[in-house]
Amino acid sequence: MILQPTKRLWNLLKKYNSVLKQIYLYAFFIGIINLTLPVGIQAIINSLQTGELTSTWIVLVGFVLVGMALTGILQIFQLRLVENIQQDIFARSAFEFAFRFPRIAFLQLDKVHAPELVNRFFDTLTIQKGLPKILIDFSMAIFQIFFGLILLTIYSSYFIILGFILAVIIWIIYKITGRKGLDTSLQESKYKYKIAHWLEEIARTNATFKIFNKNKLHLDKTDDIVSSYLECRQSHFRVLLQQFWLFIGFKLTVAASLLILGGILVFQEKINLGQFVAAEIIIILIINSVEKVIRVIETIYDVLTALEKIGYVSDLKLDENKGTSTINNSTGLSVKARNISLSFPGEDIKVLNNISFDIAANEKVVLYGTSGSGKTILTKLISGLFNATEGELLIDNVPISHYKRDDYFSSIGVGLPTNQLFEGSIRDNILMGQNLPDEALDKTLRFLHLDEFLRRQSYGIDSIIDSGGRRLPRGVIQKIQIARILIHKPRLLLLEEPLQFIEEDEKIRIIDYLTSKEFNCTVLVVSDFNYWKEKCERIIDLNQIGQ
Ligand SMILES: Nc1ncnc2c1ncn2[C@@H]1O[C@H](COP(=O)(O)OP(=O)(O)OP(=O)(O)O)[C@@H](O)[C@H]1O
Repeated sequence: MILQPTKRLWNLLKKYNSVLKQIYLYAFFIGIINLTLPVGIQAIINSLQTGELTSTWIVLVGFVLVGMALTGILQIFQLRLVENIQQDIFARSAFEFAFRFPRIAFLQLDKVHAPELVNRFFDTLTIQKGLPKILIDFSMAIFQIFFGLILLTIYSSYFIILGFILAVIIWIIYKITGRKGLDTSLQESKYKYKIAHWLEEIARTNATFKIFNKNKLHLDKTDDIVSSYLECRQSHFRVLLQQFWLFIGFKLTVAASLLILGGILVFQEKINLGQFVAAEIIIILIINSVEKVIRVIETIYDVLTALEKIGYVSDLKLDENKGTSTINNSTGLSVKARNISLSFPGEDIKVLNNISFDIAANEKVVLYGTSGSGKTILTKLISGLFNATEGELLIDNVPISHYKRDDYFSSIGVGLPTNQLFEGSIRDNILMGQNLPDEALDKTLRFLHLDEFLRRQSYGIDSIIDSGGRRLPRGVIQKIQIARILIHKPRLLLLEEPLQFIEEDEKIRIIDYLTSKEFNCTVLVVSDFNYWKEKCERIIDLNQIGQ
């Protein structure tokens, strides 16, 4: 379900309902207590007009100062409460991203670059920074205007009509420009992310842009995106400017009407000089509050836009984890494909067309096919990353969708051709949080001859590697990924060119083990290395089983 940005803001604020009530209660009292200033000063002027410095005068001065101190204290309370909300929003957002990314349904990310989506996390800070302005400044300003007008009506009922007219003018300004401001802000933000993504692409492939620097493609494309960004920013600024003009007009109307009305009332002797000065102070308070409201509007747009951007990630569907069947973990899993076809969302072409085959439990099979025949897609399909559009995939004679996803994932081992190492210790990269006795880990490390490599590292298995294992030999990267898979004792192993960069004699030793009867696991491997074909029991040729 796609939510409106304002609805998103509402949903966010709802989570902090009780804290918000306190913040508004404080704003309410601040609004009232602030009136001690005009009322106190009115009384001070009246007392001074008697021509003597009496004790009443001292009490009145005290009254005004206590009022000021109280509003200050209440504002500090408000700041504390908003700070709690800000901290909470940051933590929630971080966990929401960390929780969702591994669970987002694979095809939801088919046409987007997942790391780029993470840039949206930084909009959490926009929300964080915007909240004090929206919750404190905005609410206080509104209460101030409200109570100011009420107090003015005590001086004269004409001020009620004035207050009403002003409220209508604000509503009209909001109606005319509100939506437009949000739309232009969203457009501006779209290009903001586009430029960040493009800069990340340049950084990722920096060696390419260093060598092919002559035609300045990186600058030309940056120029295109920045120009679009500036255009959108300009349109957004035009809306803000339009609102600003309207509000300046509004402010002048407020000032003129209130001042003129106040003056007339003094001349008609309906209010005295003290009341007039008090009314003027209230008018200044109201005008300042209107100014604050104007300034908060840009922040409101920023926060709504940020919520919309983050909302895109929270709207992405997660994997369903509803199955009830349990996996038999005592032996390898059998795989049966029955007339499987697959086309990607929004595309007519079938990348897999009517595929059927059987792989028995513990069988070791090579998946063969020409480039583009669908080997990777089929491997991903069997690994449960997404579902076939037609046909049925049975794992141990049970449709794959009947298994709880998490159970299924913990029973398989998948070696994708993409590098799946993350920044962290080698231990974390292998164990992925699993608690395993050191002996079991050592055995796997020795088998893969990773122990020799680790002995040369300053911190052994606790050495930290870069994202993607950037500074590691490619053979070591592959060994770490294989270690990760083997340690988790899979019952179905799906591999794509898993040993490409490992030296031949080691490769042969690993293949001997993975294809042996002793390895209690079904194996499906995509590889051009002939030894796999020699050792596996069967070859499934995708060009022959599909249509
Ligand atoms: N995410 C995707 N969205 C749309 N089409 C895709 C997607 N991934 C792959 N394809 C298409 O599916 C077809 C099969 O791709 P796949 O990567 O499985 O081929 P392959 O047999 O593994 O090729 P190679 O051996 O060259 O890696 C190709 O035509 C490819 O363009």
